[in-house]
Amino acid sequence: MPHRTRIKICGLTREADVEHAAAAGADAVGFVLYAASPRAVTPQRAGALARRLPAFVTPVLLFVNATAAEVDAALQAVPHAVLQFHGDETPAQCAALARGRAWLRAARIPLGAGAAGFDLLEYADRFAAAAGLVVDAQVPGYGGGGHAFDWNALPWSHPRLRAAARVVLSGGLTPANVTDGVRLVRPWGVDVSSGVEAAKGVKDAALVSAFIAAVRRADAELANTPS
Ligand SMILES: O=C(O)c1ccccc1NCC(=O)[C@H](O)[C@H](O)COP(=O)(O)O
Repeated sequence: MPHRTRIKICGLTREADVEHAAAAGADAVGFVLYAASPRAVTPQRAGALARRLPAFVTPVLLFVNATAAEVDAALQAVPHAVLQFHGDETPAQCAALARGRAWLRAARIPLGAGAAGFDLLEYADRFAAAAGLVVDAQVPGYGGGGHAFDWNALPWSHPRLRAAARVVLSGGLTPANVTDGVRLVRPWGVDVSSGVEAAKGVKDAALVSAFIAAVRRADAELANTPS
């Protein structure tokens, strides 16, 4: 069966953006529960936004070094969410905070040629309990910086990575580059924030639609290409 790349639109703060992302075909939308982010929402806002989602579109709650009380408060507001840990959490901390729920782990890849030798295989082994590995750029403020890392520096087709992790390509994706990213990496999913924004936390409906269409074009192309 041809692969259908999952699409997550991250950093939403407005009801209209949630509704448009879902209508345009996003599989998941992300809410940033990190007070230092320009896209931060409170648990109550995350709950109100998540209630605009139709069934089968997944809300993702994104945390940076949150406490158990903070994660629990967000989960009370959005009980059916998947969690995304984007800070310095260890595998044990992620598992403890998630308490049986599915969670994604961000791997923050240094910018610059060669990705500073980041060992993604070792990272994927270490976070083998994650439901997916959001492979993102290392930027100040932990994420959402709109910068792409050196895609060519990482061993995407290595059997150990394929076996250990569901890769979610992230960091600086746009409607213009995501087709190339999907072609090269063949990720399980893609995750975008800055590249579909009019301003931080304000999504541009046309860019969101263009991004989703570009991913689907890549999927259609790969369906006709031997792997
Ligand atoms: O969006 C933020 O402000 C943010 C803050 C702290 C940690 C993560 C954050 N966002 C994560 C994402 O939106 C995505 O998972 C990813 O970083 C892609 O961002 P972008 O490069 O802007 O597309």
